[in-house]
Amino acid sequence: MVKSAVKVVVRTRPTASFASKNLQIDLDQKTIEAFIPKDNTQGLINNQQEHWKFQFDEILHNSSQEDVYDICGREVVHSVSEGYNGTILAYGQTGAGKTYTMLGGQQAYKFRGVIPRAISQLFHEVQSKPELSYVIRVSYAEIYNELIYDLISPTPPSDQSGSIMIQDDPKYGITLRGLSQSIVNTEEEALNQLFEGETNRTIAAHLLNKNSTRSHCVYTVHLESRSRVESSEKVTISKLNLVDLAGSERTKKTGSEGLTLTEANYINKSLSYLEQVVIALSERGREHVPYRQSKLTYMLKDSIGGNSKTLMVANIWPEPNHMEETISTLRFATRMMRVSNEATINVELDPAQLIERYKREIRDLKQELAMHDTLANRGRIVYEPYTPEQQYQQQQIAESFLDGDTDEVEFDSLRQVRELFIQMRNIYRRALSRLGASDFKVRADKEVDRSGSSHPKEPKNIEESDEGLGDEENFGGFGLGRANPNAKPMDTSALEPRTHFMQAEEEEININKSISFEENKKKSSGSQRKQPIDKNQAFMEFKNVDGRDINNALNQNREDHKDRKARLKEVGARINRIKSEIDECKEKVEQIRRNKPSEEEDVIDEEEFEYIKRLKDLKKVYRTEYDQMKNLKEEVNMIAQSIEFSRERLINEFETWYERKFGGATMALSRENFGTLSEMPANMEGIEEIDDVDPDALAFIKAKNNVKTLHKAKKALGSTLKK
Ligand SMILES: Nc1ncnc2c1ncn2[C@@H]1O[C@H](COP(=O)(O)OP(=O)(O)OP(=O)(O)O)[C@@H](O)[C@H]1O
Repeated sequence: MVKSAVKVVVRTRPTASFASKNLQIDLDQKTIEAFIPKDNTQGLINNQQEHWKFQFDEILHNSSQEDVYDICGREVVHSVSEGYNGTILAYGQTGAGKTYTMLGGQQAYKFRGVIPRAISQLFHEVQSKPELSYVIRVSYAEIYNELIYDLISPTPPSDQSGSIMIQDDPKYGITLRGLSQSIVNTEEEALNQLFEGETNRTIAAHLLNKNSTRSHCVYTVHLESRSRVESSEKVTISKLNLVDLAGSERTKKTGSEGLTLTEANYINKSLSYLEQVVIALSERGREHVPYRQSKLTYMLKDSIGGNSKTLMVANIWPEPNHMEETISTLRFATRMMRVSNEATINVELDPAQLIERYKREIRDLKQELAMHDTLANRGRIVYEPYTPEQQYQQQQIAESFLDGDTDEVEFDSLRQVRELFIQMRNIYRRALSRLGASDFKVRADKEVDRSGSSHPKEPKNIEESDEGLGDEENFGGFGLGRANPNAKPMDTSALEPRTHFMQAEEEEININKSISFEENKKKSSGSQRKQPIDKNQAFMEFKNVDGRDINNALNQNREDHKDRKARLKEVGARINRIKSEIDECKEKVEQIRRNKPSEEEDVIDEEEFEYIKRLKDLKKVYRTEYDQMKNLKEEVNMIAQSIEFSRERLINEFETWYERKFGGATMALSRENFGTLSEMPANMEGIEEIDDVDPDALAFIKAKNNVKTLHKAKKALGSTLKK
């Protein structure tokens, strides 16, 4: 934050009849002494002040426009390009040279004033910083008879209601709601706006100035800059207010009457409110500053006593008959020097850019992680839930570790640790079941108790209990044990819907069976195998027990696939609707353009503008929906692949399981359980991509075209300055 007083520079209007008896200017000391002899007609006791001495930051006497700019403009404008707010305002009596100072004389290019020079400097500064990207906007407001008008709006001020509102935004400071801001890309474009506004200013002739400006005018350049090299979500926002105030006047002197008199009253009133604000700010300890008393003071709230680097040019007309006004101006200027401002560089974070940055960071970090994994030979780390394929891998790692084939397991994430533990538990449960059905039964009963179920578990058939199979003899093969008297063939009711624990029990019993079978197979080569059951029936059993995890994953994937496809269809329908609307809008714009007379083909009217705006909005929505559709399509494809993989694995594991359980039985497995993946919704494929059109350019073209039209009327003024 930079704390600084408002800088005040006094400029004298050149005159042949300089009030040398009344004014002494010391350019080195930067002082002005003023003398007004006592008015003897006021009687002998007369306290009238006769002598004043003022000191200023700078005095410009008979100075060229260039010198004026170097002293008054250069530093403030530079600060604006650095991100501070800046204000240059011209104050003084009517005819003292405020407009000449700010806009300049029209005789030649070298007489141009502070505003065109400031525009030129700003664009040069901006161009000298290629590391920054800038957005520059200009606005031009006029306060006339306590109403605010937009001088660069396509609607002329005479047709405006003057209802532009001033807002005091805690973040952005004083802003004007309803005032247009035009993007300008070049110095010439900014000048076009300035000259266009000039043609709209309220000017009237009176005795002291045949071109007296009857309003306060504020031309503002708004700057937004982002770094091209560092984070672009940081936006520096600054503005340069260039203010040409209306002149204070004594109506008798100016011979004002009628409308000019009304104007003069408004002008004098607002200038006196400005004085009150300046007095309040220059007095220590004054808490209330009456900014809101007038449009002018409210509008200048940031500039006077706020967040801005401010310079005031006090214009005086140093002729004997203007001494009263001169002293009044110099007193006001002295008070202004006591006003202290606190300027800060205004940096904001652009939320849209911030999200983009986070997205980029996440993508980069993922890439970084993938690289680290590759370097550490850890394979690719994924962040999505484990696929059946990955679960199977972890199962193999767990088995290898438990078998002692591996002593160390490398982990790449907590997720992997968790999955490995799950696999260990599964293996443990299978191992438990090896201890025999009675041991397992105790454990299963415990589980049932824990679940709160009161139904004790009864073996459903002989195969659910090891007892039913008889004790194996040490050397005996399958079927050589003593048969349980209650033994009976396998009951297929095991395939009916079961509770979770019943399923768990069956799973382990079945595992047990297959393990027993494996062991028997080892013990007795060429031993008998179980009679194969119908393969489809066996597959049903496998899906519910040994292959349950894969099957669950498969089912889950199918659900997801169905869900995404439904969503894809909805998005597709929405996109097609938007596309039709876009086509309609395009057609409307074409139609309007076709019906335009050729001399107006560059001009965009209200209706066309509305359609163009609608088109722009629709394209935005289209783009979002299209992106969503692309993502969904990718998801659908990924899930489809996962389904394929789970399906393959389920079949392969089942084949192994079946082979292990029933030997080389070659009954065909019906594939009717496996659904096929339907194609993408048909209406998705006909959607075409729409070219991006820069929407800002449209509003900009409109503003430029309006300038073109208006410039025809003011060619004379413009041509002099452009030469
Ligand atoms: N420094 C100067 N050099 C040459 N001419 C000047 C200078 N200052 C003012 N003038 C001339 O004096 C006349 C009045 O100046 P100007 O219109 O700038 O006054 P003003 O303060 O803006 O008056 P008002 O408040 O009535 O609009 C103009 O013709 C202008 O060209």
